[in-house]
Amino acid sequence: MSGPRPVVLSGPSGAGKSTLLRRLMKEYEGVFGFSVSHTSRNPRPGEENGKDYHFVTREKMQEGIDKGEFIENAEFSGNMYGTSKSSIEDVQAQNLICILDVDIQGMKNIKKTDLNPIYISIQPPSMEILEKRLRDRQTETEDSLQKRLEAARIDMELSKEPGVFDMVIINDDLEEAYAKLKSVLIEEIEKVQDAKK
Ligand SMILES: Nc1nc2c(ncn2[C@@H]2O[C@H](COP(=O)(O)OP(=O)(O)O)[C@@H](O)[C@H]2O)c(=O)[nH]1
Ligand SMILES: Nc1ncnc2c1ncn2[C@@H]1O[C@H](COP(=O)(O)OP(=O)(O)O)[C@@H](O)[C@H]1O
Repeated sequence: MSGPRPVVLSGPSGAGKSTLLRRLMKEYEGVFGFSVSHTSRNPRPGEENGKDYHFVTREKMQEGIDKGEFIENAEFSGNMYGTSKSSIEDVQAQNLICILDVDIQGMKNIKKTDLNPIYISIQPPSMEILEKRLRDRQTETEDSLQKRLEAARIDMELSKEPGVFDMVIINDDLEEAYAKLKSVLIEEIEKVQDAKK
């Protein structure tokens, strides 16, 4: 297989994946490419179609799944999410490190493929802090918040099992978490940078 190894970022909703990702992609412009997932959930204020997600109807997404266009898909908090083959291919065609932000089900299904990514779990310091961050983010209804917390409990347990992830990062202090994330990825980052010279 050619090109840099992809990276799978997983962890509870609200753990800080998007925050860390945004920072990484800004600091290393031209090194990473985000695999833009499809979802049936509604866009949040500020989210762009085609950049944060491909926002689609359930019907449209099911059509794509039936046609075999997805490498994985899952139901999360009452909505469909999935990674299309082309979302990964688009990034890999540019020789960039492909970053996937997926839930546990996605992570497990990707393990069955030949993608061979680096698996990183971003975890909150505690359930209490996670709940506070999710509430402060003001993106969820009470119902979707509760569903996310329920999924988070399962996610937090799984992340403790040895061998599931290459690295588990506790996102307590943002600077420290970001430094750890960079340290796991620096080898791949340098490979991409060297290839450009
Ligand atoms: N399996 C799978 N999960 C995804 C995909 N895209 C996003 N997710 C996960 O879906 C969950 C909810 O994402 P989102 O609605 O954006 O909420 P947020 O993570 O709280 O910002 C998160 O755990 C994401 O990692 C995907 O393509 N496949
Ligand atoms: N280390 C941190 N300390 C305090 N707040 C944080 C930290 N990391 C992220 N946040 C905040 O927590 C919320 C959830 O983070 P976000 O990146 O949206 O999580 P995810 O993408 O995993 O759902 C956001 O409002 C974000 O600004």
